[in-house]
Amino acid sequence: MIEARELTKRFGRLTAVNELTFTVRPGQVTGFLGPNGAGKSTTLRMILGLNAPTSGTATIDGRPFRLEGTGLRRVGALLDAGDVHRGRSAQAHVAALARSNGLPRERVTAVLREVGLSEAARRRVGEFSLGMRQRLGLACALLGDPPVLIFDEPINGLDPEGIRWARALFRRLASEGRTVLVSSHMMSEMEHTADHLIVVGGGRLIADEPLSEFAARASRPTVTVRSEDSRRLSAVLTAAGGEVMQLGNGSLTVAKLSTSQIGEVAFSNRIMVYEVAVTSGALEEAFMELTASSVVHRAAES
Ligand SMILES: Nc1ncnc2c1ncn2[C@@H]1O[C@H](COP(=O)(O)OP(=O)(O)OP(=O)(O)O)[C@@H](O)[C@H]1O
Repeated sequence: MIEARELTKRFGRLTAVNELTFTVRPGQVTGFLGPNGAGKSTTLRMILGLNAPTSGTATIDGRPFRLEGTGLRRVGALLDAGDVHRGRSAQAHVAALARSNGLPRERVTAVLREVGLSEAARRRVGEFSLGMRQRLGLACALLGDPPVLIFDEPINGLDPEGIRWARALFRRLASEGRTVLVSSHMMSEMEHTADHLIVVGGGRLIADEPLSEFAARASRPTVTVRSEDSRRLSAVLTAAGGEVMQLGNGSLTVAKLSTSQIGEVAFSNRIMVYEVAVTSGALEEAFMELTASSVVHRAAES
């Protein structure tokens, strides 16, 4: 379990992380979301003991973590995929890490296979694409078979097949009971991967809740209605409590009323309806709105 309590980091006059309190639980993928500069990397670095907090605490399984010694058996992390010796082969890079952490050589072959780099293992990392370097970073994170995994923007640079693969990997790691924290600045990367979301903006906590609840709250479903008389229908739906918008083609979009309520209102007013369709608002938009306006929403501790 990862815990941040009133975690704060200031760089001079800038408060990059502002009294963040959250818990990341095992057995699920937790998405750590926020726009560029929201303070995600700084938070992850404090959790990993790479940056000292200005105030507050960050712990893993109840104690502060240091990424030294046999640390890789406790926590695996992917921070900056570019942070490797470019002249070394992938295999030499992972083998050196295994040696310094007292991990068996077999793990090197196993993790390179796991991330799909077996064939490229002898190539120099300097020749790798960003996607391959991300895979290499993931291999290093998995090396110690740790119960806690922290990935900072791991999807960056992966092609569509790589993204599918990474999502499946995160889900599998969580299903094995591990704690999996994945940061991203895009909701679309998280909506098919995360079970739980921690959203930050301007260093502050904006949301901490299951993805399903965020989706239900954020993406207000609207109904599009095509009828014989959109003007009259608009009036009666508004009177019934709907939020109605006229579309150019004579259709209406209606929020706050269900399809059956709309059907009943139309029927009782003898307005012929030709088409009724539900569209759910895009999560990405809701996320952008939420972080742009920095509406503070703190869900109850679950
Ligand atoms: N070492 C540092 N010195 C000064 N300012 C820093 C330092 N590290 C981060 N910052 C600043 O702190 C803020 C938060 O940065 P951070 O990298 O944590 O955000 P992020 O959410 O990870 O964003 P991104 O998605 O762009 O990586 C930014 O304004 C950044 O410029």
